[in-house]
Amino acid sequence: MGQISGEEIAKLEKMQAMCAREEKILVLVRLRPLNEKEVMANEAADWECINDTTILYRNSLREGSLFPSAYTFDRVFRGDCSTREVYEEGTKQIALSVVSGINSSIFAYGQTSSGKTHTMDGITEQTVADIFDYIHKHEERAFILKFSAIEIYNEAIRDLLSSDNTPLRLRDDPERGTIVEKVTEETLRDWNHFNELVSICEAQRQIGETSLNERSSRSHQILRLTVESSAREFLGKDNSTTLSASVNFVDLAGSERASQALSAGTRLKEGCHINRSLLTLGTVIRKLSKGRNGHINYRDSKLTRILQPALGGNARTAIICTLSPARSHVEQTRNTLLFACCAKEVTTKAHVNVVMSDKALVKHLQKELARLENELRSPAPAPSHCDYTALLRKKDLQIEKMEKEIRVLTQQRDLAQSRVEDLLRLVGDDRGTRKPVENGHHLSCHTDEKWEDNYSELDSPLMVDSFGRNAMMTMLNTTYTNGLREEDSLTDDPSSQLDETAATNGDQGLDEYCKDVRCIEMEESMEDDTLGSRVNGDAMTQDAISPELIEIREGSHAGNLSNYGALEPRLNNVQRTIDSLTTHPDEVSPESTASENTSTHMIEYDKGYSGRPEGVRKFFPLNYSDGVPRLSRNDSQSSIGTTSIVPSIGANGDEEITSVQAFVAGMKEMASAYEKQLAEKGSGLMGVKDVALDPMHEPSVPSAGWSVEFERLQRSIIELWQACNVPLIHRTYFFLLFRGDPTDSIYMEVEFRRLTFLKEMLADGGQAVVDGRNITHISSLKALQRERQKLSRLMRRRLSEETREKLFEEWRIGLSTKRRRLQLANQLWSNAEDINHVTDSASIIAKLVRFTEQGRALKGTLGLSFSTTPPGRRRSFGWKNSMASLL
Ligand SMILES: Nc1ncnc2c1ncn2[C@@H]1O[C@H](COP(=O)(O)OP(=O)(O)OP(=O)(O)O)[C@@H](O)[C@H]1O
Repeated sequence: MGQISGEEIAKLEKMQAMCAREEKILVLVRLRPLNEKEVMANEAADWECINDTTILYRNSLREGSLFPSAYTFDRVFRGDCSTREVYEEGTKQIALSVVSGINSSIFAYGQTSSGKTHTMDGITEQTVADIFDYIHKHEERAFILKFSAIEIYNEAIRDLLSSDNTPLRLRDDPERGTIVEKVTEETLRDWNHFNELVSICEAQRQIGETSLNERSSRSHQILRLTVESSAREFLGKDNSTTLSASVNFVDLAGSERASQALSAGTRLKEGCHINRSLLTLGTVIRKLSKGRNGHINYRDSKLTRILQPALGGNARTAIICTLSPARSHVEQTRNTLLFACCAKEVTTKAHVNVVMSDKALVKHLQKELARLENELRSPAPAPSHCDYTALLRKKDLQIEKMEKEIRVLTQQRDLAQSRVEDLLRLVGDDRGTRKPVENGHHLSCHTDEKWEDNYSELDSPLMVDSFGRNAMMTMLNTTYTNGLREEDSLTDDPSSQLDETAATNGDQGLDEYCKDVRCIEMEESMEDDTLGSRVNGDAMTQDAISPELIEIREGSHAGNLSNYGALEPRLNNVQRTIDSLTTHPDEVSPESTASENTSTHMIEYDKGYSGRPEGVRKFFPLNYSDGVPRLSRNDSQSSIGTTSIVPSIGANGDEEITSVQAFVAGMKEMASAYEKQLAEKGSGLMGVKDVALDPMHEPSVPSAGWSVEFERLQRSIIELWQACNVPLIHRTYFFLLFRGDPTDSIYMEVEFRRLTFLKEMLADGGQAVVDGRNITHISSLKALQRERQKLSRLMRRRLSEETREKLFEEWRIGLSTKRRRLQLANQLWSNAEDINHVTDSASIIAKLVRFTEQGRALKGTLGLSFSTTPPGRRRSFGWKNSMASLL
């Protein structure tokens, strides 16, 4: 049992005087040793505490440098450190603040079996022992200790000190904040009494067996000790005051993904709720780590409601993140560290909680009243001449500052205006200076000579980008020259003019223009939440369009945006024009017909469009009439589950190639389902498996870290495609469409999770049901082989002999060998580790299926951008219905 030294008591008493001091949450990391199971499985320990504050991932070479390998915290504890050390060197100071009237909270966060309960049991015991010791040494004060214990299990609160299982309710008290109604509060008599109560809690807590922990705590447990103390000499007197504060000991349930630790049924249901609470906890911590701006969603879970003061309020807080060193848990360990990193940035503002007796309070108020009355009777003296001078100087400075700001803003506005004007002029000029297409190839600004002749449509991201941007410019231009039909405002071959524009201005110039346009779009999208519910108008009139453009031209984005509803069908037409024009007349493919059909189809859906998920901008919305995106029978083939598992090419050749439109619609469908599920979150409808996977990841981070995260995700996805035998066309579309734009983050994550789940399902001879079909590893492999055969047939039809031979040479296929096309098809996407190989494979398949930049353009215009969705709402990807059927 720990003894408190005189010095520590002095420190604690000093803290008593501390008033509302801001401090960061203390973040500790505890690495446990490999457990028996892990040792038996010959697991490597990949994490090491290299000093008192840094933990290092020792295996970073294996994964390249995509992840940070060293993480620094207030304190890290090696596997051989005892809980006593964690307490003494970590949490003690914070936990014992409670005796000085300061609230405190100690959390344990980590995946199942990482040592949360092991740690919290010890910390709780030692804190309470030290509190008893403190009381013993401070006889001049009278103490009352009250103990309560609850668990949150499947989002229901249970009293652990009562045999009654009726869930407890939360109530908002104007003075005390959120309180648990009718919770049992035992007044502690002594140490033995405390031990007795803890044993009752242990016996009552929900324990279950998971694959990783035989005695896994399936609930969040909060033990609360309230310490009240008053100076004995004032007891019962008018001026007596009481210090009152609580310390929370929070043993969270495992933060792992449900599929990793649980199997089915009860455990799975638990997983959903556990993770839902943790999801909110993660979101709250992440938001708080970025400052206190905006709404913090404490109320989204019972856990965060109860712990609100500990998370950025009136409390001192320490979080112990527990880790397993085993290689097999590396992903979860990283997630825990990510949580810890965010938690490091969160500040709380604890103050001493003084409770006055009623009499003392009345006296205090009377005094205050007298002071105020006094002030009123004799107002402060008028400012002297000297004060006026100082005041004037201050105002002058303010005016000067504001004038400066006005100058800067005016400059910015002029710049934006001239850019938009340039942009409009450029597009206008280009209409007159277009060049014909040569040999069906566009003049592109890509640099890879190898592909110059044959693959100009798709191989260079630069090219794809410039098209996308130009498409946007075209739309803008079309809108501006509203007297013309879109077809009139474009030429026979917009791609050549667009590419020329890119070449003339350089990519950077375009970047600048597009940034402006995108910025305008984003702001409008954010400001106009009711966009989706607008009625779609007919062809726009001059009056309807001009004000919008005048706003854009003037750099003003805050105006009336009601014209966007009417813009949608017009943009729809523009897209059709782009689609038809980007396909060379000689190259009219079955897909291009399909593409037109799809476009028409989408216009039909447009009519039924009844709204959009909040903050989502889209030009071609799908039907959300019942909240679930519906696609036609044909389109449903493109739904992600089907597209990725079922071969994309039918027996008759290329007729059944999944069109890029269908693919995009599928992505959209899935993201919409995800949005819907988020919307339902509040009503508790979380019929999903991994509800809170990695709650600390933020898919929407368009920050500097995104490019690194994108590369990591892309790499993982490519590996998963390989592991799950995902059709090559699906891989190709995805690879070419999602190139690292911040708005891609949600799709990258959805794809990653979908595949991770699928991989788990298919492992060890398992099967997955996707859109009603049973998929096994073998069946997907066979389908993949059939797809390769079809691709090899397409090579004969769609590539000239010269091109084929060039490819055989490049892919080292002997020109005299047999079945060369099949050899090449078999090589495509066969090496997930070589990004050049992946890029080349995607280029060839794109050529075969005639994927052109239209796909890229579609991505933007079909509303695949979820970029304006608030980050906090982006979590917890829920499987679409077909995936739920796997559970
Ligand atoms: N630092 C440690 N040193 C030795 N053993 C440990 C350590 N941490 C945990 N263990 C042991 O590992 C096992 C699992 O630990 P514990 O139950 O505390 O994990 P947990 O994180 O609470 O898991 P769950 O979330 O499933 O409840 C226990 O047998 C515990 O004694």
